[in-house]
Amino acid sequence: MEFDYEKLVSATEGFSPSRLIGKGSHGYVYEGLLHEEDDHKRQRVVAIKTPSLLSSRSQPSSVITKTEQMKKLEDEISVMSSLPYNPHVLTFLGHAEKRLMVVEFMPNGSLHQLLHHVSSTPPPTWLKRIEIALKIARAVHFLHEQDILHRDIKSDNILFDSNWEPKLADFGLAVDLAEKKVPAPAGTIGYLDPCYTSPESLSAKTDVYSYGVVLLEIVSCRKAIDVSRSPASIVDWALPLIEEGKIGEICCGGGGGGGGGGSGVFMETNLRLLRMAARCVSSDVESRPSSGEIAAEMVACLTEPVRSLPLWVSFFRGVVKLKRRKKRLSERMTWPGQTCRVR
Ligand SMILES: Nc1ncnc2c1ncn2[C@@H]1O[C@H](COP(=O)(O)OP(=O)(O)OP(=O)(O)O)[C@@H](O)[C@H]1O
Repeated sequence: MEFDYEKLVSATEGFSPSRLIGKGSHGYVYEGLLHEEDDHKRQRVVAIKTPSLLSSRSQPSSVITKTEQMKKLEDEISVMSSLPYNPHVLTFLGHAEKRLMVVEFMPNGSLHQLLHHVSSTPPPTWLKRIEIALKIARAVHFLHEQDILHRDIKSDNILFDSNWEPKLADFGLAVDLAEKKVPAPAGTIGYLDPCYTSPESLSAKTDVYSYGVVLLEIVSCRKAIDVSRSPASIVDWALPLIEEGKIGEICCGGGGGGGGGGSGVFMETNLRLLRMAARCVSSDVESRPSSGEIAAEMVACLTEPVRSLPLWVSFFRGVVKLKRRKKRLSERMTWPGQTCRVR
């Protein structure tokens, strides 16, 4: 959808600092209030991305930087607008003259903030973490099916919507393989595949590496790079521990999730998650799994804790399910003025 440029400017109160959400390497993101097309009384909160040079508080930039910033946003708009809707990918809403990009507003911050205690929210439970890992794996698989490589998968770029649904965001470095352009290697240190050393070495497995780092982050709550520890890299730290089977030393507790990471019903699951992460970050690029394989394994990981529950818990779940079925059936068999009891 094409938006009127001036409308977007006024939606951010002229790029007011009070509307600024955050600054990226090639632009600023603002919270905007837009009137609905069909009902002007209703307003919708959106996120509006601008090259930093367009905003009132921008630093003076060189001509090359300005051009580069505009080009990056244009490329991001081009990739995002070509994507069909996917529930695990940030929704693109439109643009104004390819200079402003409008996307859905994500009010609950990033996975990075959630895992590394930047926000006041407690760390997610184990089930929630596996769910996040599955949804992001599905997002990556979806992109790869569309011949799009993200190139900047990291916990900072996984944002939560108002229902705490995680979505993959920031397509500033994304590449459309159909365009047959091979850009210079780029990404974020700590997540960047060490085998991605030349434009030609870019492949879907480059994203798989970054996803593996995020998976390690999800399981351990450790940052991708933590200079206060040795080794600083999460990959260098975790790989030997996974090889030695010391999963308890990697997993960090999942508040309210039913047991710590290295023990209880989640032990088997976490071992699977870590083995998958180790395959993703393997230095043997060919042996890394595809994004489809990762998504399938995450589904298996999500059902694993339920399968390994003790017998009495399964019996109890069965009784609860039966009661729910009975209730649904009795509701279906009840019409106004007529009651039918199901025993
Ligand atoms: N749709 C959104 N809703 C809410 N906040 C957002 C949205 N998109 C981005 N942000 C926030 O705005 C800030 C800047 O985001 P942006 O994607 O431009 O850059 P980045 O990911 O921080 O950095 P870089 O582009 O250098 O990787 C980040 O803090 C991000 O969490």
